[in-house]
Amino acid sequence: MEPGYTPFQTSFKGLQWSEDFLQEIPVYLRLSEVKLYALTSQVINGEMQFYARAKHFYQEVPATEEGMMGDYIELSNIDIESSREFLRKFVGGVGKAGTNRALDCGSGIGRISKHVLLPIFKSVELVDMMENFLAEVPNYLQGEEDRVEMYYCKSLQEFTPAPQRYDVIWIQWVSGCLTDKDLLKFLIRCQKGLKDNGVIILKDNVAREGCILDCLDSSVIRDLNILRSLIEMSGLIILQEERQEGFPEQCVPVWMLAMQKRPAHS
Ligand SMILES: C[S@@+](CC[C@H](N)C(=O)[O-])C[C@H]1O[C@@H](n2cnc3c(N)ncnc32)[C@H](O)[C@@H]1O
Repeated sequence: MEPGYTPFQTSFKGLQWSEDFLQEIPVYLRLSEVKLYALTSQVINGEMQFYARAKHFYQEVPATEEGMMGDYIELSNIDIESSREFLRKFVGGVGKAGTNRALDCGSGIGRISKHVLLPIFKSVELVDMMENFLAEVPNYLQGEEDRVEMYYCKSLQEFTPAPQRYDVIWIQWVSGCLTDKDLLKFLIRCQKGLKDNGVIILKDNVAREGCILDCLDSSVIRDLNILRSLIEMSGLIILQEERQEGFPEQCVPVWMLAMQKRPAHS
């Protein structure tokens, strides 16, 4: 671990939002007793450095399934199987998300698009900061590439989904690549990108307590309370949380969270 990078305990005193930023947070959340935890900005030694390091890390990652899964390629099938099952609960049918278009965030070469989204949605769109990963998508999708409507080569902290465009927005193994502030802002923008009954699904590693900085790929692992706080602050409501089963005990727990816009009257 490098100097200045220390895992920290949760606390309610880590509130560091600037006044400008607070303007963007819905009034009802500012007035209510939202618990805030020590922010990842406290372990990140400069946002620019945090993002620059991540880019540097991914430049060395091969544009393959192995590259997307790190050292855990053997977990890809079980990950996909659980994601499919989880997704099925929220799409198709009355009051559920439609099956027209999904957005794959931090898509890499399109592992989620290929195995989880394209079997359900008519089309997908992919967003990733690495051009070489996106360039590999048509080859990786093996005949399904015509159903990709758009590729966005953008960092999520700078990306705004078009309003009311997506039935499902999938965010897997990338939320930890954003600072708290940027993740919160991104969730707010994603919310606006949802169609009626649209759902956001976030799947990621979850710390047992607090927030841990991974210096290798320059990402943070948040605990569930921190994630829930950010989601609540974004104005989204959590429909369901589920822990990924079947991963080895020594792995960091992985959770799936399904979220939706708060109903207008509540
Ligand atoms: C561990 S891989 C996961 C890829 C894919 N979600 C999956 O599960 O197969 C993380 C991906 O997030 C992308 N990424 C990391 N930081 C990002 C950022 N700030 N904005 C957009 N993409 C980012 C990387 O380029 C990489 O493709």
